[in-house]
Amino acid sequence: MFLTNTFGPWSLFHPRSDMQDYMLTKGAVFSDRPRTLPVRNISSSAYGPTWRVLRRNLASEVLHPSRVKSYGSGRKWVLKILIDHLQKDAESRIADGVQVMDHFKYAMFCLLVFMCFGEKYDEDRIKEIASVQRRLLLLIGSGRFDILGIFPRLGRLLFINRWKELLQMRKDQEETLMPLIKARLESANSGVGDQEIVSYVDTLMNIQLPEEDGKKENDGKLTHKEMRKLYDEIVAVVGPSPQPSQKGEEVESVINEEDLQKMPYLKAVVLEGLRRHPPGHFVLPHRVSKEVELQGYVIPEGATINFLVADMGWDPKVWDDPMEFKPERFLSNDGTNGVFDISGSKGIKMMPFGAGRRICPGSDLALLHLEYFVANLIWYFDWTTPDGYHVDLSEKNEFTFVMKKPLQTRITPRTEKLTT
Ligand code: HEM
Repeated sequence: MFLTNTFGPWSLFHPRSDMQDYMLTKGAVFSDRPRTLPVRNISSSAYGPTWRVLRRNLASEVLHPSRVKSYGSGRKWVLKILIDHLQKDAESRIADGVQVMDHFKYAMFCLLVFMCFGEKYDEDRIKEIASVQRRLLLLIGSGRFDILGIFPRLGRLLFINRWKELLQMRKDQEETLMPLIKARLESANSGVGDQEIVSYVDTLMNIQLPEEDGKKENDGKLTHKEMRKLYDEIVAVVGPSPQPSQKGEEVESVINEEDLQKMPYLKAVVLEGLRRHPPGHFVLPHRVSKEVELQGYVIPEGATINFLVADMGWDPKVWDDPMEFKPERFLSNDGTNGVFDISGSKGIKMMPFGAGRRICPGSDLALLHLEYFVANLIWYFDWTTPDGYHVDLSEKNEFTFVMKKPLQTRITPRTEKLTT
């Protein structure tokens, strides 16, 4: 859970009860069998021409499999930072264990920044970007500004302080990001700087936006046994863990993308994590583009539909022991990774990335990063809990769903194999 939730930038922002109220006021329905909804007939109100162009650009340029591969140097850079941070923290907190969430968040953020701007910035710069983005997302997610969207003109007058706060945040964001965008564009024009990859900013240079914006339109724990199995699979593919790096020495050997393809159990663990603890309990709200009848319900045109992503993955009619963490359910009888279709094109048993034409365009990238970091971190470190500490997997909604009580873990370089 702490891993899947670190890797997903999206989720729906309302807890379930708010969402139900919201849907009732909009005249939409909750289906008790949501997986049968005809997702392809449903479009979202936010799907305007600008968004369509940007989404196409994102999917075909930045998130295209060939491009995703080219970010390998960024992944390795981030893995080194992560291992270094974990190692340093672990050395100073041998008894209590390390709170790993912040390290994961920081590492994933470095990677996204690298993909966006094409540069490996220092820690101060990355933290500055993270702080401005996080503040914006948390405040928007809190619903404080919803009223400004519902009554745009009146809302700005009646809630002038909120409006000013929103404008100030936008300004802070621009002041932080614009210099980076300009620097990247200048270095591209002059041919200096790190041009080894094509970043998101690079791909925006040639985009023509349409003039009009889119206004019209086991209680779920990964146990030591499973970690052991995962570790054994990793060792069978890439050999024993590398020697722990000395202070200040760079991590050299890493498990690479090709090795991951030979690790079916790893893939099963990642899928099971996404099923049991999807980072988003809903996809983004979708709007019905024309009236449709579904299992006796008429869903009117314009109704807002929300898909119960988490509940689909926990449906006892579809999954055996749904609340148990059992990666084996994704393996075929011969132990290989069966062809589980996460895109839902052949039938939807779970949809952590959504489904249909608004499916998450970052799903391949997200799966690759999950596999890459899980495999490397299990290979490098032995993970145990500090004495007297119990992992609590209850969740809270914080833009994505995260652990209510952040994971505290004792991590030691693998000088010897895991004990059972
Ligand atoms: C574990 C990681 C991730 C999860 C579980 C996840 C899940 C989702 C979900 C559920 C949606 C809404 C789909 C819908 O409305 O039907 C979505 C949309 C989106 N995701 Fe992801 N995502 C993840 C990672 C990423 C990454 C790494 C990127 C990009 C780098 C990304 C980019 C997007 C974009 C741009 C959309 C909006 C698509 C649209 O509305 O057309 N996601 N994601």
